[in-house]
Amino acid sequence: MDPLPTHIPNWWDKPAPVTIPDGYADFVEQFRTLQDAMTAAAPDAEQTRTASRLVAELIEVLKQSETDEWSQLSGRLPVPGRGQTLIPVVHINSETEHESRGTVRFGRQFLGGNGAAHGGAIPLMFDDAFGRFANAHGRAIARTANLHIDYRSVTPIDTDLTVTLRFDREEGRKRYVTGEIRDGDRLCVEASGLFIVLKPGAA
Ligand SMILES: CCCCCCCC(=O)SCCNC(=O)CCNC(=O)[C@H](O)C(C)(C)COP(=O)(O)OP(=O)(O)OC[C@H]1O[C@@H](n2cnc3c(N)ncnc32)[C@H](O)[C@@H]1OP(=O)(O)O
Repeated sequence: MDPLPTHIPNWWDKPAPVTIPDGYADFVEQFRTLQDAMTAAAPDAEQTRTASRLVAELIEVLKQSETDEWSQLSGRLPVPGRGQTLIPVVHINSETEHESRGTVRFGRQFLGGNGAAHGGAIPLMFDDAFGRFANAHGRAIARTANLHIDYRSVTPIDTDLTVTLRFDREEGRKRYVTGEIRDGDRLCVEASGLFIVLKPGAA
């Protein structure tokens, strides 16, 4: 079981919703599985019609509870992945103020080609993981100013990979973070990011 993050930052200090309906976290997992299944499928005409009808029904059900940003559940749950179904989920195994270690598995939906994760999915993962970490441990809210990615070797999908994030240093309002993804000992990605603490009143 993953430890829950110590602090879920919310821009503008709005509180995260605390009431999570029974089964919602399972639904989020199902939704991710749906995206993987969609990517992996080559349905015939009848299967396409059936799937399309079921998705249309699903959209209708979800639209019944459409709400504003501050009341939605997606992206705001205190669980790995925050209930955000677009972003690869980083499971944290250990974390201090200075270093965070965990794992990530890029599902089939993140396929770029020939078994490798899409080059855009990797910065998406780092922006979210760095963003959470740079704002954790009671630190004031900061936004991503820049993000640099070096693709050192192919990042495979459907493989448990290790992720390390480091809080390198803080200079005034500037926070510097670095990170990497490894497949076993093999270095796949190196990343660095600059986060800037927001000026008072800035959004
Ligand atoms: C719960 C998990 C949530 C995960 C969320 C993930 C995080 C995100 O994705 S945030 C969304 C993406 N980021 C954004 O939309 C940010 C858009 N940009 C901005 O809002 C602003 O440009 C912002 C806040 C980054 C900086 O603006 P501002 O506060 O006015 O900074 P400013 O006063 O000009 O500069 C401060 C310092 O940073 C430096 N700086 C600013 N931007 C950059 C940059 N892109 N690159 C390098 N240095 C920069 C400046 O040179 C200055 O340095 P110094 O103090 O040495 O002179």
